[in-house]
Amino acid sequence: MRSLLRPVAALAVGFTTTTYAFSASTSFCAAAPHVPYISSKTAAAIDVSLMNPSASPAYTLPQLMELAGLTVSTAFHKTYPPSSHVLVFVGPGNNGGDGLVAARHLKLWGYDVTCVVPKLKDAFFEKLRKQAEDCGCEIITKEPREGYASLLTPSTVIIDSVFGFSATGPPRAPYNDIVPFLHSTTAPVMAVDIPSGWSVDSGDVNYTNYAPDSLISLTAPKLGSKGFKGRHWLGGHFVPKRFEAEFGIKVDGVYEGGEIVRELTPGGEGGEDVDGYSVVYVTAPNGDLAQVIASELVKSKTVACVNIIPAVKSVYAWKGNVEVDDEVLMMIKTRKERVGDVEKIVKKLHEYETPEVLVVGVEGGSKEYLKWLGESVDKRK
Ligand SMILES: NC(=O)C1=CN([C@@H]2O[C@H](COP(=O)(O)OP(=O)(O)OC[C@H]3O[C@@H](n4cnc5c(N)ncnc54)[C@H](O)[C@@H]3O)[C@@H](O)[C@H]2O)[C@@H](O)CC1
Ligand SMILES: [K+]
Repeated sequence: MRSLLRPVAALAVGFTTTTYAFSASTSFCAAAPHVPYISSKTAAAIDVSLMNPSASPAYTLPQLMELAGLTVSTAFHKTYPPSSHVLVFVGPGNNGGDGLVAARHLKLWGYDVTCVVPKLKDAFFEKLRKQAEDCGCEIITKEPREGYASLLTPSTVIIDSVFGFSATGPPRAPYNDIVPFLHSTTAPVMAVDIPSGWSVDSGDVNYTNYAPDSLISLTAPKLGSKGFKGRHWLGGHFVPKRFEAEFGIKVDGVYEGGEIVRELTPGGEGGEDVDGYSVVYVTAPNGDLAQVIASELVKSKTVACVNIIPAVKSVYAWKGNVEVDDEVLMMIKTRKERVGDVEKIVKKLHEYETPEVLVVGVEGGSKEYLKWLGESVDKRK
């Protein structure tokens, strides 16, 4: 049988992960850059530099907030369907301003939007509120008699734009009602820059157990979000590349193909990233042999699962002829780091001299499935 001599096909479609790997959801073409986390002090210094009137880019506050708010709404749109009701909690600083801008964009994209705006800093913020209202966002200025929970519908997703990188200490009124509500609600939350109530530098040190469903980090992820387990987006395409050298952040190569956000850790608990998983295709001459190989792979915890697809017909070129074989196809799911071990076991048990081993990267998957996949495969020793 000529397939005995079929050359090994070992093509890795994904790319090597770096210290901090991105989701491959946008592209498999470029190597994933490492994205460092920054302190609240660095975040504040970046803010000052972005708006320094005597040095480029010399953004004005309204310009920067528009960019940040559009970034927030883009991350939201990539995470939640337009059928969602969006409930935005607006804080007293620029984090709140980002929320108001995002509310306007989301309304324009067809979301049903309610903003809770207990306080406004100045005329500029008042203008942001009015723009959101004029677009059709509902504005609420104080807690309803029945509590904030009465604003929730089955489709509500909350945007937490209460506190950003400048907040310190326990929340003061009127946010001392809002922040505990955020910490206790079961509705999904997207946090802007940092979950409100977390330390910007150290995370959930107050044991609030507040775990938003998703996070959009602006310019660079903050140190406190290192342990964040939900979907984590980064947005800061508007930051000049020279800031990489000045502040140790990463901008170049992060935003590809017209995108203004990039997903960081799409995995579930443990921060597993999808770049860490592969699917391996192996053909076999019959189901019995495929089952022997599959059982060994699963039993040794080298892989999580093998689907054996019966009765595939393989048509391939061989020495100038078109060959046709009846085979079965194994679809093997494992950690990327175990692909070499998969190949060893396949070669040990296979009848073919050079069996097909074709590796493709995993582009995405449900949080729960990826978690199970990670738990079912031993890490490489
Ligand atoms: N890094 C950057 O360059 C950018 C930052 N942006 C946003 O700006 C945010 C930072 O904005 P701000 O510096 O205005 O800071 P915050 O949005 O964190 O808000 C600070 C405000 O909260 C009040 N506050 C602080 N602690 C409080 C407490 N415990 N209880 C009640 N009130 C409290 C302060 O008096 C101040 O009015 C970021 O998190 C991000 O969302 C973006 O708009 C644009 C880019
Ligand atoms: K926040």
